[in-house]
Amino acid sequence: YLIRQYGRPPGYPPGPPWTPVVGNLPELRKLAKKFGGQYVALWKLAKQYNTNVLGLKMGGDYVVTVFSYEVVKQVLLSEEFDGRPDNFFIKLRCFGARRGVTCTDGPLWKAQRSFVTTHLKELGFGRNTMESMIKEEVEGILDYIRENSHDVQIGKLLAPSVINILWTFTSGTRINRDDPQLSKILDLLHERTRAFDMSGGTLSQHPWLRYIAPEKTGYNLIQRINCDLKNLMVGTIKEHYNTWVYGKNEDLIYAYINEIKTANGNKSVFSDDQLLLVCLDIFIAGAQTTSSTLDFLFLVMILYPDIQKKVHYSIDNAFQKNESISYQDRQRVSFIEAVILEVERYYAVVPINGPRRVLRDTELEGYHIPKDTTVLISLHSVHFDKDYWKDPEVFRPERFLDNEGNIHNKERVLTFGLGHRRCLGEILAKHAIFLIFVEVMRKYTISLWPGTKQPTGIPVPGITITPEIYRAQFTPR
Ligand code: HEM
Repeated sequence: YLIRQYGRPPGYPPGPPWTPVVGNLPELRKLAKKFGGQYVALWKLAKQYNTNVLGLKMGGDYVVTVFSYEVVKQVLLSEEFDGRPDNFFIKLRCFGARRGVTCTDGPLWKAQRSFVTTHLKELGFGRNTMESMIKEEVEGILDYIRENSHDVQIGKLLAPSVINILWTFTSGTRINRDDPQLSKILDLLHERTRAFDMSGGTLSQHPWLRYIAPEKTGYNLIQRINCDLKNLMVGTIKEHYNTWVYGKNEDLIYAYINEIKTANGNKSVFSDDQLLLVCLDIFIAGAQTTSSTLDFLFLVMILYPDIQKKVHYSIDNAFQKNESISYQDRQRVSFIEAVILEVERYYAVVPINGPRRVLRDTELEGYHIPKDTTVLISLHSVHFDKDYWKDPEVFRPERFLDNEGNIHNKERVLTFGLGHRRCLGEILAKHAIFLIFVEVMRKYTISLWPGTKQPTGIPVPGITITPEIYRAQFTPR
């Protein structure tokens, strides 16, 4: 028993020794606190052990983290790393069993993922409604700036619009900015991001702790989030059932009901429980990531006024005053694309990609990785690799522009992952980020609200990183 508790499996990647029962968890938590996030702590440990594949034990689970571009790419592109961990935290998030897209693997995951991807494609390219849906939200953002005397807390400005883009895609309806339900959901999602790390927090390793410390372990928080989001979604799904007729598929819920009805009671991977989790996945995976990226974009406009000037110049040069702008126009403003890429590199909102489960015993860089090991993939370390980027700690959009001013060098920006589990909302997120940023910058100069504290630019850690709260002044141009 002791050998199993203390010993490393033969050929397991290097890393610090661990203690029985808790593994490396206490040490990692201490380091995360000291260095400002688990993703920084893991990279510090990797440097200490001079490795790109770090072997740890968290509670009773083997957890391996990969760091260099080459190993990260190998993991993202290899089918044996396509699994998702099957632990208490994941089950809790999915109301008792693994469901939906983000937390499943195998044939169930393939079917759910392919359904959402197809629906997104139809929305974006078939009926071309994606842009008009986003443009409606852009108008809402511009109205909000006008009405709030230009003193704006960016998080409050953007998050409702992002939620509404996702909600319109899912349910065909919007939630009003002033609806208390919306601010409740936003608060919960925000709290969730900060409360957990990618390995699932303490709960995954020691589920029994929920009986002793339900608040501290985040158990109560997850239950609250689940309950609120479930209430919102179950009500909407019910309304869709009431108005559904065969073939109606103008939003994701109607299209999913079609799949359920087509199965006609036969055993199928499409069910009401799955639908609920697919909707939840879209919210959880899409809301905070997209709004934080936008939030960081506006923050860098405040931190680097010279870059803001170039952004304005680029927009004014490319577009007439009232010209309608579409996502296809991004080629005309390559400096803006470069700024967005640099924000995605510098502030990788998902610093550690969603955790993976190894589907069979395998090898990585000559190390043995046992079946069912959890693999964490550090995107932050790829984005800050000194050998490749030379000056990664400098915020410099020009690194993505060649001598002719065209975009280059973007292969190593892995913000949306790679391979079979690559982000399925990437196109939607990119449309929203580009259109919202360009339309706001076209009309306003942004600066810090006078008298408020200068932001440091240091991200607040969590499952996704977020900017510190700051207040901005929008001056019409
Ligand atoms: C800037 C915004 C976004 C970023 C940075 C981002 C990042 C990521 C990353 C890195 C992954 C890969 C996880 C893995 O490989 O295990 C992922 C997966 C995923 N994303 Fe996004 N995402 C964004 C926006 C969105 C949006 C808007 C949606 C919803 C439409 C979405 C839905 C998903 C889903 C459902 C998955 C799971 C895919 C799977 O497990 O097969 N994401 N995202």
